[in-house]
Amino acid sequence: MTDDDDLSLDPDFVRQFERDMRRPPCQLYLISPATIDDHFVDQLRAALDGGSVAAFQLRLKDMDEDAIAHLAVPLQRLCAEREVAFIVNDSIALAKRLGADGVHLGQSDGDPREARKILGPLAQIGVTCHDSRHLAMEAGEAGADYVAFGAFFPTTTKETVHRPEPVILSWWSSVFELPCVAIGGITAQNAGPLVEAGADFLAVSSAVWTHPGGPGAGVAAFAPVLAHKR
Ligand SMILES: Cc1ncc(COP(=O)(O)OP(=O)(O)O)c(N)n1
Ligand SMILES: Cc1ncsc1CCOP(=O)(O)O
Ligand SMILES: [Mg+2]
Repeated sequence: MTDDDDLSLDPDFVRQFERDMRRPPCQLYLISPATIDDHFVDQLRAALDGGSVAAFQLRLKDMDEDAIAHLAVPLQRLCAEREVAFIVNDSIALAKRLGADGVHLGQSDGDPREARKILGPLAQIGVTCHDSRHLAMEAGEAGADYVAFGAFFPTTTKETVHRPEPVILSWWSSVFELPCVAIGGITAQNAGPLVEAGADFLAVSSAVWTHPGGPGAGVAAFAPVLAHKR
């Protein structure tokens, strides 16, 4: 037998091929600023006009639930019009009250199983897993719809202590079908390795809301990097 007769394929090539076949392209997951006012709906509209966005997370910190519920109304309506999933941060009860499409839970924000019981089978439940394969597998077993790893880069949006490497995304996406989200200091300039490693979603806040050209330009700037080969 000659080398030409060896029909076996490189296992890395096969793994990559299989992943490409079953995973849709990476998409943008917008995170709101930590404080907003009644005019923010115009900012969100501008952002959504800038390009494709899969999900919007209402992440308002240090605000009571009634105030968040008030601010949520026009944002949720806009998301519904644009077919963008409306995700509430931190609170299963608020997600239920608003009839949101889902909830994002940090490690101390509640149990994904409880969220599933309260929000039902169609709710999108996400779980923060920092830089931990173990937490991600636990979240998957608890019925999460996505796992989130981060912070990949320094960020001023949140104090962070964990700094995963992109390889956690390649490991996750080659072993599990459950989508993975990358978060933390992500910009159009630094996102390439995360997309190439297999992130299903880039969760982004300040790179969009503080973009010098406005939020629409902030979203548009991600289009080329989202098209990177994974
Ligand atoms: C998509 C996504 N990933 C991670 C987080 C962080 O959640 P958490 O650790 O609970 O921190 P806070 O956002 O609540 O400050 C997130 N919100 N979204
Ligand atoms: C909520 C959160 N969780 C980990 S990093 C982070 C902040 C994401 O915002 P930015 O994209 O501005 O770094
Ligand atoms: Mg939280």
